[in-house]
Amino acid sequence: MTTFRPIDNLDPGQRLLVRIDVNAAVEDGTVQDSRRFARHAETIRELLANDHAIAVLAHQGRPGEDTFVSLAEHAELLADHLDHPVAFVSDTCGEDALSAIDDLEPGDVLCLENVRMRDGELPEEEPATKAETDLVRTLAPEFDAYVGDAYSAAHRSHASIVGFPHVMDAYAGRVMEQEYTAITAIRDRSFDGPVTMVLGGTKAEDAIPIVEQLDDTVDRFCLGGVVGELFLRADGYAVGYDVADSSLFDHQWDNHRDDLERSLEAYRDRLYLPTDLAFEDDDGERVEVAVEGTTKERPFLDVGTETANRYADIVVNSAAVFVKGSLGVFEDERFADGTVTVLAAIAEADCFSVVGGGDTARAVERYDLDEGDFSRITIAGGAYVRALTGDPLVGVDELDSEN
Ligand SMILES: Nc1ncnc2c1ncn2[C@@H]1O[C@H](COP(=O)(O)OP(=O)(O)OP(=O)(O)O)[C@@H](O)[C@H]1O
Ligand SMILES: O=C(O)[C@H](O)COP(=O)(O)O
Repeated sequence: MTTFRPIDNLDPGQRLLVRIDVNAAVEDGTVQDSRRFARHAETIRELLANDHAIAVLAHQGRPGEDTFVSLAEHAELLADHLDHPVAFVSDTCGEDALSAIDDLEPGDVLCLENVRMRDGELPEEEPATKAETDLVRTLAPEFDAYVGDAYSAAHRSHASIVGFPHVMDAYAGRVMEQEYTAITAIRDRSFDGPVTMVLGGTKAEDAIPIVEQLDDTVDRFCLGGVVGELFLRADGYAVGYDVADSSLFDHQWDNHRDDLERSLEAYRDRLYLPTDLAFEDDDGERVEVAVEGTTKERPFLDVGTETANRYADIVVNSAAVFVKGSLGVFEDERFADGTVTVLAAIAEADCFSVVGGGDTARAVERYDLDEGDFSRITIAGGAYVRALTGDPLVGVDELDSEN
């Protein structure tokens, strides 16, 4: 059990470096708002009420990806949620950043540039090594304390997550505390009835360990999204192939084929695969087809109605339901049916429910579902999975005051 030092222990008026996670979807070049901004704004609001001067550190995307962009728009979104100005400097630890940090007064919030644009943040290394990076050596002396609020990035042994708390007075923000407490409670809980996991999204590397390591906890896995298609491919169906400019499937198949086939073989009785899928026809309409009738040339964007209804029946008859990843491309209304049908069934059901994944959690507000109808909407994706499967989170361990 981790013992955090809470932000209540901070004397007022400190200069704080606050690590948050507002890693966001970027659609048509625009950074999308999400629950992550709202939740971290709560931590920052509380810190502002105690007259601290705050520099915010965060990342967006990964080098080489389209979503690897500046945090300028994130600063604006954060300001909207805070209803308080958030200055932005397009530098992380160079002269411009240091000058802006120097100017910080109590009650100011400054957002530094995407920390992954800075050498030393990546790759994953030991905390002591990350503490030796220029990033940490330059910024740490500028602040009285570090506040770790980025639970959803706490599985990454990056400088901004583990390097600073290794050498600074470190506290856990409210999001860190709440997410840790909720997810630990989920993992340790037992249920009086069947437990179901709705497992979709794009990442086989997340899904496979869940199926294998939660086999004592989860009775039924309802698979969809890219993950569901890869399991269908492992089962011999003509789906789960890259088509046109897609690059979601083949490299994952090459890297995880053995694991997918092994999981399917070992857990077939608890794995529920789509029986129908939806695609976009030449007129831009949604069309559904049974998985037996598919061809490799077709990109699928959602599970079909038969599958969605079958999964909805399963969740309604569950004592607990965990969701990780969406069943389709819910960002496009034509392909949101699978995800929304199942989320709506969970919302109505009398069960303990957790919806996770930074992207997937956005479907709840986007389709006007009521957050209060779920036990917990977590803003974590990979960290949620790792915590559920019992893996330690390095960023949490570094904040443990007993370490
Ligand atoms: N068939 C599909 N083809 C392409 N993309 C899909 C498909 N099904 C689902 N997706 C995409 O999967 C995304 C959600 O899955 P992702 O793996 O990012 O999981 P997450 O758990 O929400 O987030 P994260 O782990 O990044 O916090 C959605 O944005 C959706 O568009
Ligand atoms: O969005 C997330 O899940 C976290 O910010 C981690 O992002 P990463 O997978 O790019 O490290």
